[in-house]
Amino acid sequence: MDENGSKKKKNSGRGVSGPTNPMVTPLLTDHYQFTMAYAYWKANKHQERAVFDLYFRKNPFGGEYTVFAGLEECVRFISNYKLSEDEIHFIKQNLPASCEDGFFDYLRGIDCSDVEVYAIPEGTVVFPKVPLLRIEGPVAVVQLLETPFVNLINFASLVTTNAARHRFVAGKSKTLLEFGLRRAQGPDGGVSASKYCYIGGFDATSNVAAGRLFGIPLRGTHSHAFVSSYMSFDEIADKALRTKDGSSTCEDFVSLVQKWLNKIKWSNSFRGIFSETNQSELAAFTSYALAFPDNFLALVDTYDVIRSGIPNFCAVALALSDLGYKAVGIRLDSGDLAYLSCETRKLFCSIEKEYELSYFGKMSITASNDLNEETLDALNKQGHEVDAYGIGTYLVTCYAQAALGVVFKLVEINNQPRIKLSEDVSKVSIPCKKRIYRLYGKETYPLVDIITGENEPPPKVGERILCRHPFQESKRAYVVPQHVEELLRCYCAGSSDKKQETLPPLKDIRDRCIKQLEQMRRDHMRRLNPTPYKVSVSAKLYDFIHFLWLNEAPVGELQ
Ligand SMILES: Nc1ncnc2c1ncn2[C@@H]1O[C@H](COP(=O)(O)OP(=O)(O)OP(=O)(O)O)[C@@H](O)[C@H]1O
Ligand SMILES: O=P(O)(O)OC[C@H]1O[C@H](OP(=O)(O)OP(=O)(O)O)[C@H](O)[C@@H]1O
Ligand SMILES: O=C(O)c1cccnc1
Ligand SMILES: [Mg+2]
Repeated sequence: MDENGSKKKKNSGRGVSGPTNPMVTPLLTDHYQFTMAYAYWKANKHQERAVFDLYFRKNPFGGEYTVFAGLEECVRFISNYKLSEDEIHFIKQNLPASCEDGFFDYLRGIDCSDVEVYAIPEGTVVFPKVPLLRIEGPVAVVQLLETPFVNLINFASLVTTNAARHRFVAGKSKTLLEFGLRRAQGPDGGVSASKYCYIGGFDATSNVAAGRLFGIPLRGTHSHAFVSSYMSFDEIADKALRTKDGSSTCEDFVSLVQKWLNKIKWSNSFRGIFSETNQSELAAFTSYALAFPDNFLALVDTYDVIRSGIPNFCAVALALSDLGYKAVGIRLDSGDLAYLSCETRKLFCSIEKEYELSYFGKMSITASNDLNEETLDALNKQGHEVDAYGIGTYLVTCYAQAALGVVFKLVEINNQPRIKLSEDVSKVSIPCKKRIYRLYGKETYPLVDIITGENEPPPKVGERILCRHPFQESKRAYVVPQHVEELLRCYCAGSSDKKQETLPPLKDIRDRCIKQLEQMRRDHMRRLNPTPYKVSVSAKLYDFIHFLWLNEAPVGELQ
C-alpha cells in the first residue's frame, strides 16, 4: 500500500516487451472463457481471487521426463495484456445481445496488473502433476488466460523435450542442426520449434527468422537443386581464386580441380573405386568452392556418393588445399548413412595419409534425411562416422506425440481450496495454493519432488520428511534431503510486494536445460523402460486432499 492506501500496480510495468508472435492477443483464447467471464461478472463474482495450477499428467514420447518451456512468452503476454476497442466490439458481436453493456466497460478496464505468476524456471526438468505455473488473480481475468497459457506452454515444452531426447541419443559430442522449417506446422510452428529445439540442446538452426529473433546460431549446407542446376564447367565464368594468404592468385581453379580428380583416380586411396565422376556435379562443387573457399561443404548424394560425390568433393578439397584453404566436409542425405559415413571417413583418412594433409581425415560428415530418435539409435548401434545431424520433420512436428496434454485447473477461490474429481484417479486435481521442493540425495541427483501446502514449513536439509504418493495410500517413503530446492518462483508479483525473477536470456535457459538433464539419474533418462521419477505430497497435504475428496464426492445409494 502507498500513503494513499491504494495498492501499488507493479506487474504490467515490468518492462518486458509483448509476445514474439503478434497473433498472441487477448482474443487468442476459447470463446467459453469470455462467456464464463460474463457469467462471473453478472454474478458479481469476477473479482474473486482465484488460484489456478498449470500442469501435465503424463510425460511425452514414452519417457519419464519433460523439459519445461514457454514461460517467457506467458510473461510477455500478460505484461501488456489489454483488450482494444476493436477486440471488445468483436466479443460483443459474438455474445448474446442480452449481455449487458457494463460487462464491456469491465473488459475495457482489465489488464493483468493484479495477476501473480509463480513458475518453475524455464529449462527445468519437470514431471507430471507438479504445477509448472501457479496463476493468482481475479477469477474472470485468470480464466481468460487459460487457453493462451496452455497453448504457449504445450508445444514449447513438447518440442524442447523432443530436442533433448534427440540430443540424448546423439550424444554430447555431435553437432545437432534443426532443419525443420519447411515441414513445421505453419510459420509459428517453425519459429517456435527453432527456438525451443535450441533450448533443448540443438546447436543451430537453418531458420533465418529464428536466428534473427532469438540470436540462435545459423547453419546450413546446400541443396540438391544447387548441384543439379549445373550442366558443365562452361557455366563458371570467373575461374580465378586468390590463395588464402592473399599472396597470389590461381587463374584457373577449374583446371586445378580437374588435375586433382585425375590424380586421385590413380591414387592408392581411390584406385578402382571410380572411373568417370559426374562432371556437372564437379562443376557445381567447384563453383560453390569459388563462392565459399573457406567454408566449402558439399552435398554428395545427388548422383552416386562413392563413385561421384566423394571423389568430386576430394578433388575440390585438394585443389583448395593447394591454395591454403581447408574444406569443411560433406553432407549425406540418402542411403545407408552408417555405411556411407564409414566409407567416406576411410577415404578421407586414406587421402590424409597419402597426401600428408593433417586435417583431411577429420573433415566433418553431416547426415540428414528423415532422422529421428530411432534412426540415431540404430546408427549408434551399427557404428558410424557422422559428426553432425540435420533433423527436420520428426523433430519439429513432434511426430512421435502430437501434444503434451497440459491442463489449467482451479485449486483455490476466495481462500477456499477446490478439487476436481474424476473416475480416473490420475485426473483428480491437487487442491490448495502449494509449494514445490526438489529434494536431492547423497549423490548429487534429485530424489523426489514434494508438493506441500503454501504455509507448511519447508523441508530441511538433514531432516527426515515423509513423502507420500498423492493418491496411493501404500506408496510412501522417508527422505533425508542433502539439498532442498524450492521450484516455484515469482515471475509476476501483481500488486503484491514480492520480488520478481528476471527473465533470463535464451542462452542461459539452454544452459540450465543441459545442466538439468545431466544431473538426472541415468535410469530416468534411458529410452527403454525408464524408471519413473517420484512426485509426492507432504503428509499434511495428503490428508487434506483425501478429506476434501470425501467431502466433495457424493455418497452413492444402492437400490
Ligand atoms: N544405417 C541406417 N540404419 C537405420 N536407418 C537408416 C540408416 N541409414 C539411413 N537410415 C534411415 O532410413 C531411411 C531411408 O529412407 P528412404 O529409403 O526413404 O531414403 P533413401 O532411399 O535413402 O533416400 P531418398 O530420400 O533419396 O529416397 C531414412 O529415414 C534414414 O534416416
Ligand atoms: O528429412 P528431414 O528430417 O525433414 O530434414 C530436412 C530435409 O529437408 C531437406 O530436403 P527435402 O526433404 O526437402 O528434400 P529431399 O530429402 O527429398 O532431397 C534436407 O535434405 C532433408 O532431407
Ligand atoms: O542447410 C541445409 O542443409 C538444409 C536446410 C534445411 C533443410 N534441409 C537442409
Ligand atoms: Mg528429405
